[in-house]
Amino acid sequence: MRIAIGSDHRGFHLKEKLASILRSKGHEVEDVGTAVTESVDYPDFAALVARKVSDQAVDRGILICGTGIGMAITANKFPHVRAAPITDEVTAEISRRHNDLNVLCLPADMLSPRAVERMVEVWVDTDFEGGRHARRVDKITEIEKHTLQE
Ligand SMILES: O=C(CO)[C@H](O)[C@H](O)[C@H](O)COP(=O)(O)O
Repeated sequence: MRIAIGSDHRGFHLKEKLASILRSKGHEVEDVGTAVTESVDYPDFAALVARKVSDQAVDRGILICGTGIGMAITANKFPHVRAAPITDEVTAEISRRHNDLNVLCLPADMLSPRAVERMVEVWVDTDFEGGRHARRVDKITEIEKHTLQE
C-alpha cells in the first residue's frame, strides 16, 4: 500500500517510528515531514498528505499531532478525503469497514506508542465493507461536490 505520513513537532517521534514499522511490513511510505522537533504548524503537513490522498497519488494518509484534531480539520478540506482523529482499535476498525476512512489522524500526546502502533496495524489491514456503507459514503461525496471548491 502507498501511504503518505506527516506530523507536526508533537508527532515527530511517533511518525518516525510508524514510518519505519510500515516500511518493514512492505508498504511504500512517503514521509512529508516534519523533519525537525522545532515547533511547526500542523496545517502545513496535513495539507501535504491530504493533497496526495485527494489526487490519488497515494492510497491512504496518516497524520499525527498532539490530539489528531487539527490534522483532521485540515485534511477534510480536500476533496475525497475522509479524515478523523482515532483513539482506539475498535474505532480504527469501524472507520475502515463503515466509513472508508482514508486519512488516519493520531494523537501523539494521548496514547502510548504501542497502543498507536496497534491501531495503525488494524486500520491498515481492514477493508471497506461497501454495501449500505458505500451508499452513505457516496452521499458524503455528493455533499462535498456542492460545498468544497478547488
Ligand atoms: O492540532 C492540534 C490540536 O488540535 C495539535 O495537538 C497540535 O499538535 C498542538 O495544537 C500544537 O501545540 P503547541 O503548543 O504549539 O505544541
